[in-house]
This record gives sequence, C-alpha cells and structure tokens, in this order.
Amino acid sequence: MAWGLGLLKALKYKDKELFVLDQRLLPHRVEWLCCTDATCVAKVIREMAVRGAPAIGVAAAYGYLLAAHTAVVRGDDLTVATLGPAYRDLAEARPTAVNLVWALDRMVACLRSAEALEGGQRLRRLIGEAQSIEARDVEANLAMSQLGAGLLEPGSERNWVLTHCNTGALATAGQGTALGVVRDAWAAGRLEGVYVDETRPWLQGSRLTAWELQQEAIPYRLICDSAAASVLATGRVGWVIVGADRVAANGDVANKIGTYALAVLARHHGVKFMVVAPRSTIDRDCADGGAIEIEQRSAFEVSEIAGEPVAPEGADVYNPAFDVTPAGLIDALVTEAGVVRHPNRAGIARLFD
Ligand SMILES: CSC[C@@H](O)[C@@H](O)C(=O)COP(=O)(O)O
Repeated sequence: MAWGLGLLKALKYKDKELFVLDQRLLPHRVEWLCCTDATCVAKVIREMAVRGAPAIGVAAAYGYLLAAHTAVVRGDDLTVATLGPAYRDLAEARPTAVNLVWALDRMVACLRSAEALEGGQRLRRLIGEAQSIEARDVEANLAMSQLGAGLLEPGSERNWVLTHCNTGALATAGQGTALGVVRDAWAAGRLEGVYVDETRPWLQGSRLTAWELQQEAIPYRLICDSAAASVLATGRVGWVIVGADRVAANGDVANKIGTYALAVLARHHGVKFMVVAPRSTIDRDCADGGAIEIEQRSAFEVSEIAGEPVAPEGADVYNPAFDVTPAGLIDALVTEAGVVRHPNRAGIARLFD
C-alpha cells in the first residue's frame, strides 16, 4: 500500500538543504528545521528532532553530503580524511541505532570508490548515494509491510495488534516498519484496530503513532504502557508488532525501552511477537544483545512532563532509551529480504546470502 495522504515525511533534501520535521513539537505544532551543514544534522539527531532508526540513517547520509558541499565551498579536497570530523560528529549523535553508522559507512565507501574521479564527479556520486539510501528504505518499508501483514491470520478473533513507540513514516523514509505492517494489514482487512502504547518517557506512541494512525483513519486506542498486560489478557490481540534499533547476529533485538517487557507479556499470554526491521538495522558484527550500547538519556525526560516537574527536585533517575529483547521471545523477524521465524544466527545469516 502506498503511503496514504502523501503528506507525512520526516525529512526532505533539496539543493544543499536538509529540511527536518521537528518531531519534538508534534502533534500540536508542525515546524520544519533547515540544516545546511553536518553539525546541524548531528544536533537534530542528538536532540531527537528527527528520530527512529531508519530516519536517522537517512539524515546522517544527507549530513555527510552537506559536509561534502561545505568542503567544496572551502576549496578542500573531497576525501574521506577531509570529511572525517563530520563522520565522527554524526556517528556519535546517538549510539544504539546501527542504521546511523551503516548509512555513513555506505557514504564513505562511495567516496572511497570515487577517489580517482575529479571533485565534481565525487560530489555527484555522494548525492546519488544519499538518494539511494533513502530510496532503498522506501522500498524496504513496502516489502516488509506486505510480508508482515501476511502473517496476520484473516478472520482471526484476535484481530487487534499492539504496538510500541513510533515506527511509521516519521521514523523512516517511507511508510514505516511495524506501522507499515499495520497499514497494509488494515488495507487487507486483516485488522480491526491497534492498541498504541503511549511509550514513556518521550511519548512517541501518543504524540506520533496516534497522530499517524489518525491521519490514515486506522482505528486505534491509546493506552498507558502499564495497561499492556491487561490488554493482552483480554484475548483480543493476536500480535505485538514493533520495530528495532539494532538486531544482533543471534537475533537479540534492541528497541525502545519497554519492548522487552511487552515480549515477556506476549509470551505469557500466548500472543505472537513480531519485529519489523530492514537489513540496515542488522548488525552482523554484534554477537548478541549484550554487546549493544544502550543510550542513556537526560533525567529530565522522566522527572518532567512538558517542562513541568513530576518528581521531587533532584530525584535520582535511570533513563535507558532502549532495552534488549532476547531472540527466544521473538516469533518472527520481518525484513525486506524475507521473514525469519524464531530468529537465530543461521536464519539471520541467510538474509544476507
Ligand atoms: C522504524 S523505527 C524502529 C525504532 O527506531 C523505534 O522503535 C525506536 O525505538 C525509536 O526510538 P527513538 O528514541 O524514538 O529514536
């Protein structure tokens, strides 16, 4: 299914400018930021004006391209070494989503392979590569959406799904990963509605996913995260469907904090658990979930809501942005290259054959 209204995009690149829809302000304010250099792109990734693993990968690729434009304006030679500081700045913006470094490494490989060409041609190669990273994500979203929707049984009494965080158009270059599956399942009549976790503390579920579903006229019910157990106990939910920020070589999955709890709950209630992620989210160099760096974010995300304190001043806060779901709790990993049932090392390796 094509992205319905054709309106929502997290990023737009045009003529040496990257426009970023500021997701910190949604859903009540729709404002675009404009970046003309890599420092700005690193900042908007770090501060989560743009977020979601595939979207920050695409943003980083365009950030690298902006660094190349800056180098050309300065009269610097366009080489991997010249762009090294921009690479590092972008790569360090957020540590958990591997798509960021994956996209940057593709840009570096592209530049390296063009070293024998003159400067203008190198730049054109980089433009093409950033555009191809974006286009590849759009295609991957469409393929995953179809494959994932196909796993939902038509006519099942358990025809609701539950999702966490935001995995839609705002988190990707296309129609989304887990939310893309939701869209295609809804279009195919395999779904009655979606329970949306609010996703504390940043509220990606209530602010972004509910907003996207509303625009697509897909029925949803917003729940606070702690309601998930009782929702799953009703027997209405067939699948929990989530995205991923990094999938280890053994199938362990890092995703938004609270995902692991949902996987445990799903297993307890006989609900199936689906992870939807493009191959750019799979880190084959990462042996298992224990090796994934988990981003720790500001205490204020927990101790305040919309700038208002909701905890005693000076409260000691632990705020990991992600957790790791062991592969053994996952029923299906959906990628653009196919579905891996009960993901394990061999199944994941086959996706790259
Ligand atoms: C297609 S998005 C998959 C994940 O990136 C998503 O579930 C998630 O955890 C996003 O976290 P965020 O901190 O909002 O960048």
